Amino acid sequence: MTDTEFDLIVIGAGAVAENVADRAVQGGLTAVLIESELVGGECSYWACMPSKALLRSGIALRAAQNVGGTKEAVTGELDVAATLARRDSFTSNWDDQGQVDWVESAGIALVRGHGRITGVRTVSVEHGDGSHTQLTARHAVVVATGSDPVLPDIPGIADVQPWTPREATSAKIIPASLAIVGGGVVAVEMATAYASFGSDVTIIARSGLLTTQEDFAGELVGESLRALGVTITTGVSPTSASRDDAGVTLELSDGSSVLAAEVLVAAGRQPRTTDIGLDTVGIAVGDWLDVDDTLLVRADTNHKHGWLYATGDVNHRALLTHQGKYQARAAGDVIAARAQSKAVHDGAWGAHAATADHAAVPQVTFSDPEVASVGLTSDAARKAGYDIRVVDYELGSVAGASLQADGYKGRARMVVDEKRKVIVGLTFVGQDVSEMIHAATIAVVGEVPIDRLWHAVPAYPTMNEIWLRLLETYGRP
Ligand SMILES: Cc1cc2nc3c(=O)[nH]c(=O)nc-3n(C[C@H](O)[C@H](O)[C@H](O)COP(=O)(O)OP(=O)(O)OC[C@H]3O[C@@H](n4cnc5c(N)ncnc54)[C@H](O)[C@@H]3O)c2cc1C
Ligand SMILES: NC(=O)c1ccc[n+]([C@@H]2O[C@H](COP(=O)([O-])OP(=O)(O)OC[C@H]3O[C@@H](n4cnc5c(N)ncnc54)[C@H](O)[C@@H]3O)[C@@H](O)[C@H]2O)c1
Repeated sequence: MTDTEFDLIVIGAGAVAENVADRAVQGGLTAVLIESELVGGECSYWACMPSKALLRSGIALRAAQNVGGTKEAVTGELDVAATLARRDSFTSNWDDQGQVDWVESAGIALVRGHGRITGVRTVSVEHGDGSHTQLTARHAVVVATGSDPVLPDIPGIADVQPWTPREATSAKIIPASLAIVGGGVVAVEMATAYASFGSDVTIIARSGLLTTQEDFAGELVGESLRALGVTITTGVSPTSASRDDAGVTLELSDGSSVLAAEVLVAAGRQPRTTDIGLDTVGIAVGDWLDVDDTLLVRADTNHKHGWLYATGDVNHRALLTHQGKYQARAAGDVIAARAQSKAVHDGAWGAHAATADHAAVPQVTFSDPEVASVGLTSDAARKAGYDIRVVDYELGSVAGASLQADGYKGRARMVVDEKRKVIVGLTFVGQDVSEMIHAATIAVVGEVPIDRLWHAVPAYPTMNEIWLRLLETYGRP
């Protein structure tokens, strides 16, 4: 690479960074990505894709076992080696050449190494051999460095070399037993996958499972994890960790202990902002980067013309690939618009504003049953001051669901803002609900009035008839 001056410099080349650069280039700018590990980032190699590949085979097998006529034909066990091989194909065996080729084809430059801001619109890249490349941005720098796992303050935990989500998603050998610290999305998904592989799994969740979702999500997922053989301990925390030949022992706050071959820590994330030179521009090191709706870093108040943006996990708005990529589209476009003095549409729901981050984030937990939600839970809506009505319905009572699986078990909750008569939140729990959430996202983003939703007729007999049942339960206004 000979150029050292670009319109846009993006630090990081994860899924989110790639999208920012792509939009800016499509908008007529030049852009460079800086990457210290694999182009494609966490999602491609150690998060979304490998974790979903690990889960899919077991979920498909159990789905087949839940249909009369098919279950008689499916009599074998899960092929763990084939499942791991399929996972490896999704990560291209942790080789990023395919993504590098895409970056090149999109007209984006790539510099490998560790990027650090050195001043306003300047970035230094440290290469593996200790040499440096100095880059200058004519218009903007985007921090898209993602997040790292948190290691909780448990005496001895670092010494036992616990698994992080990276080891859990890239493992080549399935441990006979696995203790999981945490009760969030990673804990639940990895417990589902490893229990399917025959590992003896124990979850240690101090405050329960999936506590940021509606209560019934954690309850239904917990029930089915127990049926898969998972032990779930709630209300207790590990007080110490040690390893010997037998494996890792976690002492728990209730005086009991858990012995497992490996321990996975799934206790949330922290921002990758400790070593990216933020101090050189007067911004606190090690914090999440708070941004406005055009993804401009708010702490960068020293400079009249904003140049520093943050997208994806590092801004802590929603730690999800699709939401980070949504921010990336807004950021790439607004950077191009500002650079070319074109109109900026940064009002609510404008093309350059990531408004959905506040009110309409969809998320799927790929457990078995799945949890798919969008917008606010009933608790969050009440806390936000909405006057709400909550409508629940058993998904298993819908004809389409009873055809999907014998004895289908699931639930839906619709949260209606009574003032505006629009849905502000929807949660589905059940087999295959992940493919149903987008209709709810459209209803929430579009603020579709309840009386108009009556005219959106779900096909019979599909699981989407849950919409009709929820509306009937709510009553026609
Ligand atoms: C186990 C697991 C499963 C998940 N599953 C899902 C899922 O199913 N769906 C979903 O939507 N989300 C999922 N997530 C969340 C998702 O992985 C993240 O939200 C997403 O990866 C964030 O993307 P990002 O581009 O912001 O960061 P990252 O993907 O972390 O990319 C940041 C990139 O920046 C690079 N970098 C960092 N610092 C520097 C530096 N100083 N110089 C150069 N390069 C640097 C890193 O090497 C990395 O490649 C999952 C997370 C985990 C842990
Ligand atoms: N399917 C998906 O979309 C998907 C899948 C996996 C991860 N993710 C994303 O990745 C992020 C990280 O996932 P995660 O599961 O690590 O975090 P999380 O925030 O979902 O859950 C963290 C869990 O760890 C527990 N915990 C925190 N500190 C602890 C401590 N000191 N001791 C014991 N327990 C502790 C919390 O109570 C909570 O149960 C999530 O925010 C999620 O958005 C998404």
